[in-house]
Amino acid sequence: MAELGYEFVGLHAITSLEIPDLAQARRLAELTAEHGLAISPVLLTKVVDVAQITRALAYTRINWLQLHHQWSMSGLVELHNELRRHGSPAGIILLVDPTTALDRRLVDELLHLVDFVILDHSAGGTGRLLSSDSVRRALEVIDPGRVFMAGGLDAGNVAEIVRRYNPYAVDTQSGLLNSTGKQDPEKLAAFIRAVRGASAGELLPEKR
Ligand SMILES: O=C(O)c1ccccc1N[C@@H]1O[C@H](COP(=O)(O)O)[C@@H](O)[C@H]1O
Repeated sequence: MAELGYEFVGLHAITSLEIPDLAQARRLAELTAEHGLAISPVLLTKVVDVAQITRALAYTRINWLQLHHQWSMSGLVELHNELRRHGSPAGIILLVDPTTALDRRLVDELLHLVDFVILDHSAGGTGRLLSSDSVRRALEVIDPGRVFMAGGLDAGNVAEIVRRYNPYAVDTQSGLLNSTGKQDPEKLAAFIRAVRGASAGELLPEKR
């Protein structure tokens, strides 16, 4: 994935951040560091226990966290403070379901506590596109430069999404899998080609 040009790889720890369950994520993070790969592992979880999250980041030495849960502001403040107290350098990518009520003040508060938001369905891994109305409404109050777009992206639709919304990053899972549920090398390569093509303005000249 690093060779193809992927900049992040999500390591799923969706329902558990217990240390024994994280051995593989830790090993993968070690391998990317040992080989000096230009790809950042991201620990992806729905777990909301701040102490467990802090321990999991320290154990795996992963520096990116994807919180695929709708956190309360007080929960985020607690997490932010706890990570600081432990000297954790972890960046946070927080789920925002664009169908929920959003206003600029709430978003500004969020963006003081996290690095990016990921626009996706709350469930995650659905393979379904978000409605364009809900995305447009969300981007009226969220700077696209702080947004990962997700939800049903694949090589066939991602260029249009990049052109239309100009997000910081795009994220996909289902769109890279073959019929047996494994990552398909051709789909991986095609997705990157489509993203790079759209980013360079080769497919469609105007952004937004
Ligand atoms: O894939 C899952 O099972 C999953 C479960 C819970 C939260 C997130 C999950 N996956 C993440 O969802 C986005 C979008 O996925 P898709 O392209 O729509 O399949 C992506 O970050 C997945 O890693």
